[in-house]
Amino acid sequence: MANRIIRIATRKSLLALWQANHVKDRLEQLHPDVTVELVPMTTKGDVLLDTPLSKIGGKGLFIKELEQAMLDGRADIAVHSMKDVPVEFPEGLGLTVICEREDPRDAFVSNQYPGLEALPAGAVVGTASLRRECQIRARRPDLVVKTLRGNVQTRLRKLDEGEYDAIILAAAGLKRLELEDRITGLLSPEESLPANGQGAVGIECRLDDAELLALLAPLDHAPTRLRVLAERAMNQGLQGGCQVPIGAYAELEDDKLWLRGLVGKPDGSQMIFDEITGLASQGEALGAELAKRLLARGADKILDEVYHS
Ligand SMILES: NCc1[nH]cc(CCC(=O)O)c1CC(=O)O
Repeated sequence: MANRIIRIATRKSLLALWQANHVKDRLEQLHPDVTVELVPMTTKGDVLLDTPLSKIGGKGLFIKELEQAMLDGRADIAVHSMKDVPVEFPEGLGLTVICEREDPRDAFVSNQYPGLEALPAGAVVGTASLRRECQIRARRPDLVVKTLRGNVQTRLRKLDEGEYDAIILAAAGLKRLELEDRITGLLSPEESLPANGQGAVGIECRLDDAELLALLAPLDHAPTRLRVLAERAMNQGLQGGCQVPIGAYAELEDDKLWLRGLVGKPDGSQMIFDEITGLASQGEALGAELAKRLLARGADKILDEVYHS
């Protein structure tokens, strides 16, 4: 496989570039004969950064252009935050590798307050995610939740400028960008159930390139894969994109998988939670079953309202 070049299609945000460079470094370490190049691109999601995600709609806003580049042969792989990857792929493409998960939790970031409980009534909390909004408002209906968009740096700047008293971000993004010292506190899964795939990075590529698949394979992390596939199966069972208030989080203990799921109204007035445990090898079936249970308990009505409002 000498002299093979692998081109990584990537968004230009610092986080996307960090993730692409991380995969580049690991591939070059594993395969000294292989050259890895980045192909930075702008996606529709990047252009529409100021519109609330829930209003833009459409899945895969941040990855369609990257997929087109792979289909056109301008790039070989794309590195994604698993959280942002839709459940279905264009013909010929697939996600063959899921790398080891970073911290999956949500982080509370504030320059004044040590935690959610310490915020006074009326304090303004920034988040871009209906999932986070729902869980914050269920716990603290007296807070004001305000939309916060932009890349990680932009969100922190808006906090620092005083637009918000606190913001909620994925801990993984902050850690990867060496902004861990900005984390005031980590929210446990009980306080804020993470989004499916949060903290994990996946690699998408053309499925017909066997040589490439073999080069990528060592980057796959089996425990992360089992967890994330179970979480994604639950999301798929709910037909959920990243713009609906759905949490899905799996943990492993030996050969057992524990999956927790949550569907809520954005205003926090209703939250449906359920959990399931079973063999890790059956993770996707567990995810589908948990989705069914949530739907039967009223998630169907909630999702219908969210999609048609
Ligand atoms: N939706 C944007 C997004 N996609 C992935 C991450 C963080 C890194 C990760 O979850 O792997 C973020 C930022 C955030 O939610 O704060």
